[in-house]
Amino acid sequence: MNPETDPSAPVLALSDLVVEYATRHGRLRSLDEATLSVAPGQIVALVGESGSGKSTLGMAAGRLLASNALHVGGRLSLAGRPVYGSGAVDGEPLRALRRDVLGFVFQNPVTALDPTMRIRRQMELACRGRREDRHERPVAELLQEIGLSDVSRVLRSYPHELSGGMAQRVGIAMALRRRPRLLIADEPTAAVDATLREQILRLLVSRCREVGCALLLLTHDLHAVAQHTEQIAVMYGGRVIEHGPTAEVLDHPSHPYTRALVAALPGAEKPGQRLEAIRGIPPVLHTACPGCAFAPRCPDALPECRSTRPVYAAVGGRKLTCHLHTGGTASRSAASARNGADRDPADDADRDHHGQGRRTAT
Ligand SMILES: Nc1ncnc2c1ncn2[C@@H]1O[C@H](COP(=O)(O)OP(=O)(O)OP(=O)(O)O)[C@@H](O)[C@H]1O
Repeated sequence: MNPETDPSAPVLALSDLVVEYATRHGRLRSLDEATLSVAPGQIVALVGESGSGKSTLGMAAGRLLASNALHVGGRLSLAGRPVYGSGAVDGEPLRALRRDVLGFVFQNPVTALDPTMRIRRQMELACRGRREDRHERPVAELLQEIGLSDVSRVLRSYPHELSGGMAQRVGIAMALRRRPRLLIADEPTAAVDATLREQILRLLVSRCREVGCALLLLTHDLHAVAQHTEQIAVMYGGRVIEHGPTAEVLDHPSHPYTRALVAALPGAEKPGQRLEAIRGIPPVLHTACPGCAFAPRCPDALPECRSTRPVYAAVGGRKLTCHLHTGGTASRSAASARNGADRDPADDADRDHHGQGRRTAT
């Protein structure tokens, strides 16, 4: 284990992180002051429409973004060590931090594995460089644990000889073999047969719990989130707009975007009621959004929502960026009346810390 990581620090902490991509059509802002914290061992879902910035946030955790990505502002730290922002680690210390703290499970398990190498060799290499290597258990045992029966055949196989479900189980075993402190799983069941999704997800969550690894699950699947995660963070327009305990947030969503997501969920409709689609299209940002990125689609938008950026504030046991909940008295009481959300005293502390409407210099 990297001696300089702090075991009590959040495994992942982002504060006002801004990331842009340089494209032929100019800059595209993918993270627009994203703030999020994942505690050791926590199972957290990161949800949001396509393009909201989930994968960018996940890859930023290891400073593994595409070469056209630019860090414009804000901080990110992994197990207490800065990855973006002042004093950020680089070179070998960064590689050691990734090796010791981070694991990834990707959407397409077969392409995530090396097509030219048998599974046994890939699993053995997955632990190379770890000081604890000699304490590692045999790879066959790890495969049995993840529910693979014909272990010797799997170990002899090349990735293309495995089914999607088998390859994803191997991917999970490989990622957890290093005993990372944070596993980032980006749509881990999207390429797997629908009948296996639940099994794979249950396996992923239970293995993380067994080894004490935090999980950041990037997904569109709110049903899976409801069943398997403790916390949910909702992204919109490159920001985390609501973050709190999963059951509370899904049962009583506060941010109008979270409400719309939950209302659009198949099964959320009452008999005879039409499923609600979220009207409008998600934003594509080229620079900092001047107000709330959801304002053009928000049924409850206030005049200030388009012009003033809502701060990330603690409200009633969760974090929110929404003027309806953290803005003026009138708007707050309207929101409270609708949702029963009371303002948390920590709100004031948080607002003092962030400053009303503060913007990251670009
Ligand atoms: N390398 C890149 N170059 C240019 N733009 C990019 C690049 N990677 C991502 N983007 C853009 O950044 C925005 C956020 O993308 P990102 O993949 O992080 O979103 P996402 O929420 O993970 O989406 P999805 O759910 O579809 O995977 C999108 O507009 C996307 O097109």
